[in-house]
Amino acid sequence: MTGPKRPARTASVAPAIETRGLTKQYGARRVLDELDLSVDAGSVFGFLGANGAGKTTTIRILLALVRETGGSARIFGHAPGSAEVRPLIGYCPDVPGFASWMTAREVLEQAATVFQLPKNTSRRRVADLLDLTGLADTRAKVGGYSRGMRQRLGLAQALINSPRLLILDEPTSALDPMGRRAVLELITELRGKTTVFFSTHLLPDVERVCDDVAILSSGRVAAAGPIREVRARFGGARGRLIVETSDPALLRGMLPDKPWVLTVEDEEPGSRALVLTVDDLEESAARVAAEIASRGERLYRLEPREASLEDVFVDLVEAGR
Ligand SMILES: Nc1ncnc2c1ncn2[C@@H]1O[C@H](COP(=O)(O)OP(=O)(O)OP(=O)(O)O)[C@@H](O)[C@H]1O
Repeated sequence: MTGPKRPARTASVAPAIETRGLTKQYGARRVLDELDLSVDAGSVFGFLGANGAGKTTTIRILLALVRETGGSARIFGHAPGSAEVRPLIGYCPDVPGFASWMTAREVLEQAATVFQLPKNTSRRRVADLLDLTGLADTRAKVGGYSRGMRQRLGLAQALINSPRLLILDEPTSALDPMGRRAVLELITELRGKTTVFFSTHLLPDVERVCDDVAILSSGRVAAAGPIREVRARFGGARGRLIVETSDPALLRGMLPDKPWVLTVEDEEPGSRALVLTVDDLEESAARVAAEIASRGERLYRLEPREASLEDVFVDLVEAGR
């Protein structure tokens, strides 16, 4: 992973976010069930979970918009909503709302006023953030913005106070591929300086920029840690094999009989390569190669792919249901 290293965790550096036994109940329904979460200062942290898993509820507790029913949450060692914490946080919701008659510049200037930034700092930061989010040349009022433009402005607004902790609720969900790439690059640039904690359903984004993840399932942490560890621990030896031979039809015909092959699909419609899901990547690669050789076929490609974060996510979430 590129970018500056995050600071080593020592006893003197409080985690950016720490929850212990965090519980939220709506009536009889337990939405968060003794959630334990620790987010290292300076890291980029992906907060994952199916619809309704409790991600937004956790974020709302961290922002002191909702009170927990039990347990505790701390931000850099302080209680959410406390005077120590408020200046340290930037937040962007999934659908940021703005006064429709304002321009992007006015929105940012107003945000700078809320944080009582000195005039010079405010002027410089507003200009930098307009540039950074590609809104510098936009004269239009926010009311006429697309969802993607609103999301970029929301991100700029969340950065106005140079926060130590940036909390984002699905930051790339409304963006086109260029906007998405720009936001992911921005998040990468913040690594080491600002802790970025973001919820998302877009697992390729997480694999691209996050150091650590937590997968939430029914209000509990089903897995947490560095991405590679989570993948290795919960993905096991399972994975996919991409196989391309001189006679794909023959290969396709013989594979369903093999108990070590779980599924067979075309890599792409009309492609000569097949994708096999297997339980044991190494063992199955050897078996496929042997089968192909024994039939006198040519093997053009045999490519093992470890279980993706998406495989792990689907398994854990389905197991928790
Ligand atoms: N004010 C509320 N009253 C009752 N139930 C609520 C309230 N807010 C949230 N819930 C319930 O809590 C559960 C968790 O919701 P939450 O919005 O935290 O999930 P989420 O993981 O953010 O989901 P999504 O990915 O769909 O945004 C849901 O079942 C939701 O219906």
